[in-house]
Amino acid sequence: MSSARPLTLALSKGRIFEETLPLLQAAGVQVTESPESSRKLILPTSDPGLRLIIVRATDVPTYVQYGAADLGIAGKDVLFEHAAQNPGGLYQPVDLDIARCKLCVAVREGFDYQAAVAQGSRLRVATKYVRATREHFARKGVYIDLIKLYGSMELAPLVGLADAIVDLVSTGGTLRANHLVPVEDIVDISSRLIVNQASLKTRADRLQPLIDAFAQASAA
Ligand SMILES: Nc1ncnc2c1ncn2[C@@H]1O[C@H](COP(=O)(O)OP(=O)(O)OP(=O)(O)O)[C@@H](O)[C@H]1O
Ligand SMILES: O=P(O)(O)OC[C@H]1O[C@H](OP(=O)(O)OP(=O)(O)O)[C@H](O)[C@@H]1O
Repeated sequence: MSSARPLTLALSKGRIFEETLPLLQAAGVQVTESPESSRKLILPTSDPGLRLIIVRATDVPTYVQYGAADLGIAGKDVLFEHAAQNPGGLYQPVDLDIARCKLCVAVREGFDYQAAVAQGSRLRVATKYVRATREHFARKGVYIDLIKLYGSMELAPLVGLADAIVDLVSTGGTLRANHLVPVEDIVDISSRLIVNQASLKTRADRLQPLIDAFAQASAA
């Protein structure tokens, strides 16, 4: 690849894009177009040596792992699930402390989760976080039937698909709106900068200052 190619940063639109803008700004980089209004998937920045690509949150590690992006920003939830299929592929130099939330177990109001666990009942758990869920319940010694979903997990206990869900919780508003309650915290989540290993070796002169700028901006 030509060294004239701009560095490529993979982001998902929505909260990660919005929360990354101030970090880029602190690093002296302006982004003038929004992926929501422009619908563009490749966005220029004020730095001709840096462009953004807009991909699904769960696809960010894949773009970085294969070198289609030199770096990216992804939640620990996404990185943990990605690593289950692709161990050891990504360098994670900076916890940016953005998009903070928790991975939690939640159940319908009135469902006695502690009693179900104490009785040794086999639980049906719906989630898109397969690895984190399996590891959590294995640690607790609780047998589960895991039902893989791709979104709207909150619905599953309401319509009898599952006894419990494992999902991200921030304000708790989504759980409350659906008459669910959190019963266990699994892990704190925030987003990390991830870097392609080969890019780090071959493009360190361009990449390292950007990594340092992200580290500085997130620590400020
Ligand atoms: N309510 C929330 N508050 C704070 N951070 C969150 C919240 N929900 C998710 N996140 C974090 O932001 C990341 C991106 O979430 P986002 O909702 O943009 O994508 P997604 O819908 O989970 O992913 P995909 O589009 O691939 O299905 C998540 O991986 C998680 O780390
Ligand atoms: O505790 P809260 O503040 O209500 O946040 C929790 C919600 O946030 C996330 O969904 P998001 O808003 O990203 O929607 P989506 O993942 O379904 O697109 C997550 O999947 C929860 O549904």
